Amino acid sequence: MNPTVKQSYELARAQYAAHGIDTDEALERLSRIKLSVHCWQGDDVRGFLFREQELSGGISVTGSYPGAARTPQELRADLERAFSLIPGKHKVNLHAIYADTEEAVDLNELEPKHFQRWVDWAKEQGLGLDFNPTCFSHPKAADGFTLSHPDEAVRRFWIEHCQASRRIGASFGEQLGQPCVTNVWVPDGYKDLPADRLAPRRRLKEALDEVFAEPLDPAHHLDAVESKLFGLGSEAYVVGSHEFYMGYGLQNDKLICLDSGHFHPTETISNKLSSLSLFASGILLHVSRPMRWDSDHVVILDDELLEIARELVRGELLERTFIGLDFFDGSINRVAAWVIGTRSTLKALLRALLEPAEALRQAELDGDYTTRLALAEEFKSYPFGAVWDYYCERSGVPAREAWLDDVKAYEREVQLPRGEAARV
Ligand SMILES: C[C@H](O)[C@H](O)[C@@H](O)C(=O)CO
Ligand SMILES: [Mn+2]
Repeated sequence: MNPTVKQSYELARAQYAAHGIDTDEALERLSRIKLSVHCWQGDDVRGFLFREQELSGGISVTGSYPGAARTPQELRADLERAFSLIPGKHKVNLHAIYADTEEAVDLNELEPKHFQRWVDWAKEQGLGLDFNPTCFSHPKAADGFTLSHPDEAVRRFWIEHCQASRRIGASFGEQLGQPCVTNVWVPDGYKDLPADRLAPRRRLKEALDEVFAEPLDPAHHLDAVESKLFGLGSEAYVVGSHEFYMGYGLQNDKLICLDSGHFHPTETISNKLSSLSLFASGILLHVSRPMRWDSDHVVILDDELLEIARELVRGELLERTFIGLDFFDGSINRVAAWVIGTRSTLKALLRALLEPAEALRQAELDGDYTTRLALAEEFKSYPFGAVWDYYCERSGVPAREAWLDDVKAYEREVQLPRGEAARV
């Protein structure tokens, strides 16, 4: 280890210890947190099953930075490179369209075997896997409706796809010895004011009941449902709204997924965690960065990310919250995007673990808001960076921006020869 990094850490440790904060214990806790890193940042949400399909479902990737992964092998190589620059052992979040198979298979026919190469790779890398049915970018989702579609045949197709997805998720969990979270998100909604808000929601509820009918062992598999307020082309109405899934998730004991980009621009998910924790058995987060809309920018260490981390730490929610990332930026190097977003999320958690939570709580209980504000402000300049650098070096990954040289070399040698990222 670099002696300066070690010395800086020792100094930082003493400063935190003066407030009763044990930096070694904080790092121990941080090392146990697994982030679910989304595969779709690596190729602009294209997947491998239907590469000719336009991205649909009211989400959009902008940018044509060269070097996107074109095959499962390339995507796994890119993920490996990113994980070599991120401290800790994590999970990879797959979407159904990322099946690794030579078979021409439709979404409702997918089976665990179509993902076996992913499982073998995850095992070899010591990673977990999470899963998502892909209810978009498919001809049967062309009119913007899937599980709540008024046509029974179309609805049936999506129900079958989601049922197949749960079985695939369960096989991940079983083979990897850690639960796989399968998250259902459907884009269904109307661009303009609906005549009937109720009927699509009733259809979605009934469809979900069928999707979740098969009992699966929670040791291997957990279900999550993800809500949304609006999307491109569903500005007026989204069937699976927050209230819809709050109700559904609580009534049916599903993890409730909160995506930071899915609410009103000034509404934050950090402020929802404590309430939800009192009623839900578990929470899934899609940590994203909305800029004016659900733009899915790469996550950075901003105020909301810190506030999310604080709520998880102070509310003792880390044990029952699954933290997934959800951003996709095609305008920068995609491996760098993963590294930046994942490291930022870990930094936020570390900062939260290094705050004087007890002292702040006590000041609040005493009505001493002066101390609460003063302490909170002063801790912003405590040397958490020295603790982070030490953690990186101890974990065998570069401290600070040293990782960027590695990504630049990878870009030159591996990604740039792949060429442009234009959709075929
Ligand atoms: C690709 C993901 O499933 C998607 O981003 C979803 O989670 C979402 O957030 C849609 O806005
Ligand atoms: Mn999401």
